[in-house]
Amino acid sequence: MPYSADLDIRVTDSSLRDGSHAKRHRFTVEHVRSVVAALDGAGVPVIEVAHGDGLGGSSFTYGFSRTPEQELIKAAVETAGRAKIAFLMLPGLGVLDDIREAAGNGAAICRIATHCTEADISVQHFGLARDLGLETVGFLMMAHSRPPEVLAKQARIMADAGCQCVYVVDSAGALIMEQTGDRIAALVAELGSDAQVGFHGHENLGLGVANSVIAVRAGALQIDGSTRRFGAGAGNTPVEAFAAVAEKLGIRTGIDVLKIIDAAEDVVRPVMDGECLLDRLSLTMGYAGVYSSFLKHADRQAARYGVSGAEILIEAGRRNLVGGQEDQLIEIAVALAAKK
Ligand SMILES: C[C@H](O)CC(=O)C(=O)O
Ligand SMILES: [Mn+2]
Repeated sequence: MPYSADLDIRVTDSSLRDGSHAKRHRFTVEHVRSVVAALDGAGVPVIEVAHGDGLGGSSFTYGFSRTPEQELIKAAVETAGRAKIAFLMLPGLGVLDDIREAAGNGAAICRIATHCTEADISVQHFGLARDLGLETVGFLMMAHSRPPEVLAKQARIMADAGCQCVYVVDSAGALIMEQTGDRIAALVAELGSDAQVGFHGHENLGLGVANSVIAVRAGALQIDGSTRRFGAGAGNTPVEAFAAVAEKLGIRTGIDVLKIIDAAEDVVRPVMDGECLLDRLSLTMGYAGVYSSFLKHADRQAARYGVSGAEILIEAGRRNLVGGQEDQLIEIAVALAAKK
């Protein structure tokens, strides 16, 4: 079933949220204005803006924001013409008042993320978001770590709480195509017409576009990406490449391919500190199944304790660490240093 009369699927650009990890949360209002104007002009229908770890993420553990995220959301809403502005929140990091404030600042879509076995902590947040008239999206993070049937049950909890689209979130960029397709298909079968299904990919094994195409073929109606791959780890599915591939496959995204290619090069790249690379550490994350936003944290601890960042990440994968356990990267680094 197509997304709407004129779109087959809806793309959300996460550069101004997932890219916050790569930028160490140093976005300014000017960055947001320039990126939103360019993406909006290229026809991107949804643009996500927040700290990389969502509302309330600015903290010692996750990294402090240069600019309060509500100011960034306000600037995005003021700048956008057609695009809707979305925000992310992780229950416990962000609180209900953060959702109220973002809604008051004009954001239209509330995206609530939990670890993929913890959907029950999102129930009151979906309820509030719907009461405020926000569109709702749920994120089941680290979705490679659980089989399709487990994810489907968790998706049901979110949908029953008022979530209108549940995403399979490949936080580690570890899913291989069939694994993506099976997970999306399981959610589509479980949710039927109760909620849509979406896919959020990372490029740590270089499969963001391929996984997204498979997701669409399995029934996903919403796809995330980041222009110029501006996201955690090796970055997200590049929106410009996905839009081009989708057009060639006859999948209507509403995005002007030539305009988004220009936006990637001329507007988004200058905002980035560097390219999001498929290098030793990000590939290790995809291979070992590690949360992409651990990249900068692992890199920092490796330098601080003079140990191998890749070894930190391999151990993080062995321990099945989830978001919020960033402090264990320090413990791993200390242990590796002691062994040396
Ligand atoms: C809070 C995370 O960065 C959400 C996300 O983008 C992912 O899990 O991937
Ligand atoms: Mn992500």
